[in-house]
Amino acid sequence: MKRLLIDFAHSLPKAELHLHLEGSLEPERMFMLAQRNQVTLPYSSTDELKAAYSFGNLQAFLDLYYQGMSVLITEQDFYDLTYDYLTRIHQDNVIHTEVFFDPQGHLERGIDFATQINGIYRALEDGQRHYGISFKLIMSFLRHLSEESAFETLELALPYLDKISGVGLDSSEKGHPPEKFARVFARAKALGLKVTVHAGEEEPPEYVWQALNTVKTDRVDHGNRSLEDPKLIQHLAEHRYTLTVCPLSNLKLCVIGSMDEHPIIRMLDQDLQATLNSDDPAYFGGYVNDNFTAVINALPLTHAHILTLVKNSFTGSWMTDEEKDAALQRLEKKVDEWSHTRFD
Ligand code: HPA
Ligand SMILES: [Zn+2]
Repeated sequence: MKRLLIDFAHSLPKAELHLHLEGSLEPERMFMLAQRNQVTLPYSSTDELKAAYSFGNLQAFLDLYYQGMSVLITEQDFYDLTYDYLTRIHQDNVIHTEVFFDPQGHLERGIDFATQINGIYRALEDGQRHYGISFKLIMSFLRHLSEESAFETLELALPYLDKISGVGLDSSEKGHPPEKFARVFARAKALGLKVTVHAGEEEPPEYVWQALNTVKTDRVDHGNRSLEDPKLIQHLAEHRYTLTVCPLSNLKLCVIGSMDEHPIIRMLDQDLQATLNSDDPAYFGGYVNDNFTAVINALPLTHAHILTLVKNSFTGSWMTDEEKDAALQRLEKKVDEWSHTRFD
């Protein structure tokens, strides 16, 4: 029965709304780029690198994540990184993706904004042409850096606003509440950009409230700890905020102790618009379909839950209403193909 539900989930056309491109840098590609660019990594093999992927918390992961991205130097590197990801998610039947990149993580290593975005965007366009995967690009600010640095990065992005759909906020949550960047996000909104903020991954509901009320975010990335505050749950449900939830990430970063503790069913049953995403798949052990497999195996997820998660991935996306309707129709068509299957 679980096998059928997993096959069903895998087969559905879906969107991914929470993916850090730098977190899709697979060990094999990392070593290949290190060699191409004469960058020395502190590991002698991909096996040794993979063995280091054991994280007690978000910061432990971020330390390796920033180290890993040091191999990205040229426009072609950013292209290869992005195109690898698109090739991989095509297998998972992802038909639309909204991806983050972290410009400050590259700027501070002397890599131009143009080098980054030109490589990424060219790959996204090629992915759309070759795989039919539509996309939005989200520029994320590193919250452990200053407000001033975020403003400078936004300035650098001005010539590229036709390529950027929104801005995000990631990196170390602790001690860096959303309100620290309220003015930057207000300026981004005035420029017509959408906003999505990582909040409530490790830090308390207050961070989610700030993301909603002070930053006026359009979506909440993670949001797990919202469940500690009944008023917040009600507010999120009432205003139909999308939460981009990442189960394998939650497990790897010890946000949950084991997958059977994952709150995804509680979120759906409390009417939260949750979606499933991979966050940093090269580091957390899987892409979007692997996240479906993990929750289906560990929890009593139903056919209806799975369908809701996938529908939410389209309704919570930043596609136009027409694009959403077209995607939902494709979904319905695939669901119809399963109409003679008994899942119980
Ligand atoms: O899961 C994450 N949380 C915060 N910052 C990040 N940057 C990449 N991945 C993450
Ligand atoms: Zn994330």
